[in-house]
Amino acid sequence: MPAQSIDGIALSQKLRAEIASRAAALTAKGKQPGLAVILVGEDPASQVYVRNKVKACGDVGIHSVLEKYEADLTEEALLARIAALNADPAIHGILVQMPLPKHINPHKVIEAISTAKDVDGYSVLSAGELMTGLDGFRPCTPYGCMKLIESTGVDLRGKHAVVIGRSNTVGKPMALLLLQANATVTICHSATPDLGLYTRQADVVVAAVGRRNTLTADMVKPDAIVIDVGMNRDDNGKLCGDVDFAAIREVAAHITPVPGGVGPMTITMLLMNTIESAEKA
Ligand SMILES: Nc1nc2c(c(=O)[nH]1)N[C@@H](CN(C=O)c1ccc(C(=O)N[C@@H](CCC(=O)O)C(=O)O)cc1)CN2
Repeated sequence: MPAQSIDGIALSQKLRAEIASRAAALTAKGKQPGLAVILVGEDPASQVYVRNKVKACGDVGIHSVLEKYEADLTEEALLARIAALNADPAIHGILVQMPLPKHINPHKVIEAISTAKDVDGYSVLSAGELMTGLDGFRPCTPYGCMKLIESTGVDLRGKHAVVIGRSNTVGKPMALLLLQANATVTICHSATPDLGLYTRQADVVVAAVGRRNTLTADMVKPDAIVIDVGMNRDDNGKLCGDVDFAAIREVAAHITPVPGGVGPMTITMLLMNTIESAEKA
């Protein structure tokens, strides 16, 4: 039987309905949640993502402020804007869309955001909170992947999870979240000599590489859960993930599609983090 496709759009709708009722409760108490979204430059994909974030805020009753700047904005000016937003009581979350133009140091920018408003969960302090199991904002993409896995009803305790990719924004936090859920975790990466050796043993595979067909059907254990974080283009320019969806579907128990899997959940978990921030303020 082909795998169940895990529907990120349907799960997002369900979670966004919960978020909307929490936002309404806060607004009724005179504390409407607020998110500042900063975009520097004209990257076409980033423009779509920020537009979708602002629209998603409107849909759930989160007040959003979109600040768009030319690509030649100085680092100093961006840091000054972040300082002002840190001090603004109507703003509970600050998001700087990545990537930034080359002349701006992303680490400096991320560290300038108050930890209490770091709804992207990208700062060193947020990473430390995740590492030590303290309350804090989880990076939106891995947080969304965990919700997608949770939606299958499979308990991760004692399961073997393999994460392919070791980025600070996806691979590493993903491994920590899986560990927190009591999975046995292996991280594979570009220097792993025989990827299939690890993935064939995995009950859960999370592919976050940025290269299509990284995971093929012969590399997947029957009944595994496969989460595809990749966003690539095939030879016809069509959006595709890191995994061979059609073939793996015949082997796995659950698999996320691209588009319609992890992507929409990234935005949903940003809304969730913003609500949590407003509730704590
Ligand atoms: N500050 C941040 N920058 C970036 C993040 C982030 O979480 N915070 N993540 C990515 C981009 N991103 C959100 O910002 C994002 C990417 C993709 C999707 C999405 O819904 N994708 C759709 C397909 C879209 C398409 O057709 O092109 C899907 O997978 O269904 C949402 C958000 C980098 N920057």
